[in-house]
Amino acid sequence: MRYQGREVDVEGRVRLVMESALTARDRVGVQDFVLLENYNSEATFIENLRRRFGENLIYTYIGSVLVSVNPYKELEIYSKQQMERYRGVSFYEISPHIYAVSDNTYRAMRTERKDQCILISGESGAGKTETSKKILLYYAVTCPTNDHMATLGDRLLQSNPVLEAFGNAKTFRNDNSSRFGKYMDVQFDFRGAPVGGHILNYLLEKSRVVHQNHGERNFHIFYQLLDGGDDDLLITLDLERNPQSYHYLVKGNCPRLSSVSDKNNWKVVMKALSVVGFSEEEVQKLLNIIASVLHLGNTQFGEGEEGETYITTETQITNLTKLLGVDGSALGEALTHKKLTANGEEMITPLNFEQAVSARDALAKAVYGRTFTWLVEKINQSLALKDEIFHSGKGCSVIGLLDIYGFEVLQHNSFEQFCINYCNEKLQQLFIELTLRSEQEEYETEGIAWETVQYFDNKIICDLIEEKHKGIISILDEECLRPGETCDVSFLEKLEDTLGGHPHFVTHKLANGKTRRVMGREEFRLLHYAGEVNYNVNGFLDKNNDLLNRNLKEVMCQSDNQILSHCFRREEVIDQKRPEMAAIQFKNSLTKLMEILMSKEPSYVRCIKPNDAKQPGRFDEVLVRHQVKYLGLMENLRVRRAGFAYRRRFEAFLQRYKPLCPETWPNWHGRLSDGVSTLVNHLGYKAEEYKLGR
Ligand SMILES: Nc1ncnc2c1ncn2[C@@H]1O[C@H](COP(=O)(O)OP(=O)(O)OP(=O)(O)O)[C@@H](O)[C@H]1O
Repeated sequence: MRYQGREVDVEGRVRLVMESALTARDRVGVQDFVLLENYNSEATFIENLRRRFGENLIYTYIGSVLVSVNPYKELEIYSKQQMERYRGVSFYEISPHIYAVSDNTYRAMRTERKDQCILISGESGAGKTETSKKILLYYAVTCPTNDHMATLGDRLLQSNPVLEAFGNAKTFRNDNSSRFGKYMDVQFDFRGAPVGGHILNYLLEKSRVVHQNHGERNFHIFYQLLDGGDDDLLITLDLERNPQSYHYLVKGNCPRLSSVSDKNNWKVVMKALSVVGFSEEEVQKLLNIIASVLHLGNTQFGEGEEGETYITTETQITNLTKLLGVDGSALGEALTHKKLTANGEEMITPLNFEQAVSARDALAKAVYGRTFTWLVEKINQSLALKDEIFHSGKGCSVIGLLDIYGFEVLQHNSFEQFCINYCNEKLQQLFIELTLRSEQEEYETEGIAWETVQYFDNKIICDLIEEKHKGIISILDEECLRPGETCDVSFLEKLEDTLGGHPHFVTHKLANGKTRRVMGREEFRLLHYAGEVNYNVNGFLDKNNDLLNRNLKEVMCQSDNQILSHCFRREEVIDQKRPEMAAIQFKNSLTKLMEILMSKEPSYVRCIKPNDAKQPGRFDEVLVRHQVKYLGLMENLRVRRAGFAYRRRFEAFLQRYKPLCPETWPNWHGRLSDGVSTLVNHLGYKAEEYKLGR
């Protein structure tokens, strides 16, 4: 049924005559944006969000898409009773909730036997991770289980504190910000019980290990270890309790969190590690690595008279030798020298002071980053589907959860924001393809003529970024590999040469007067589907290269710490093949992610952050407007309203609206579709306002 303002009216009348499960409070504003009369007005949209938020109604639909506003306080809407309330209930008959989406997705998986996925997006602090945890908990509580599955449910839930300790940090925007993207599959058996899981991780923000902005922190695990580890443990790791003693922890000048107890979380994480299946020995090895990162940060260099670099903090090398399980003198040498092969001959050249510092930082980042990947692999082993289920032939279905960074526009956008925003372009592309596809399919199965909806296709921007040879990533790779002098500025010039004139790309040099005034000389601007973003090219080449000197790799792959020898493979050194660069790796992992998501039926949760102060009850309209724009919500609503926005099965429609017509009340005994016809005719709808499907 198309929505003309008066359907709102009909809804109102129905609500008067029908006994409804909704309380008066639930009805503040509209609970589905498609019901907005003035659906093209952004102001009306935001006003509806604001009014509902004021009543703690944080959830609102756009059709089947759930919009969620972070309440920044505990609401009593997540109890077991609430879960029961949503179980098996028709999506639209009850107030919007994340449990409705969870339940609907689960039922679709069970009845249609098709894999599902829930895509959660939003900017940092908008509530994505909390949402995904609530979905997992809903399944853990409401799905059938047996003892083995209860263990699996525990592991699934406990993998969260582990990943958060190692992959989350306090940032300016969020005290518990995920610094990596995450896709998690939950596998269900033929009875609908969760039987396995698998996690894919994306682009950990490794630079945080060695540097944090003012007011931010390093990854939680460092502080948890120092605050929560007992005295004996700290002695074994040669650590002092005070975070201020470690260079890698004082950069952000923010050692303590007011909202979180590192000590308590340490206990939670240690328990979670054991639930997930890490042995004591593995935990010890893991902590050795965490401690060694801190010792690396305290490894300092001096400069000799002839410009040679030497290590001034020998005790750190002693500690590192023990904790990393490597040869100390080889490590000392590798931190201050570089090994090159020229004309088949090996040459050792000394590093200058800056080079030694960056070699040390590169090692810290590589050690931490690879250990994080190992951690995810290890969690995956523990969540892996048991063989007997896998081979039972009865087939599993999957619900995937994507909790990934939303569109990011900072004051200074760098390589990381470029990757994040590229990911969002890909997700938008997926959204377009899947929405269009499912619309088309639905119209076909219902035998209703299909009307194409016009909206912006962002493929042109995806191509601009990822096209072979001509795209930004290819140009960046070429610049990293090209012999001769290359630098970030030469990369920018290459971009200008190749992409000048592209409607979605501009630089200071290429811009007209007005744009030029708001662009730096070292920036390029992309006109993303959601808006314009300027990127500063500084650091693009280094971050894309992500190089670790070969002799450091050699030292690490001889480590007797099994985690490290797993992470640094001998083949990497022997083959001497250049590993893939960061951007292309990210591109390939996104391509795989898109394939995974394409094969599933998607549901969407769009999270919004109401204010920057992380406070309850505050609704900052400017901030919300920005997110409504970057999440593409108005576009979403427009598409939804352009087709037949209100779709119900005959039976459900009759059940709900039969009191409005004497012929259908109290019961209709004929064919269901005839009953619906009678009802809509009685209400005076015109033929073009609705269609009857099959
Ligand atoms: N439904 C909710 N109820 C209560 N508090 C919430 C809810 N959702 C989010 N919060 C609060 O907001 C904080 C930030 O949420 P969350 O970590 O989920 O954001 P995010 O979108 O995952 O951010 P990032 O991208 O930085 O990881 C949480 O730590 C919690 O305090």
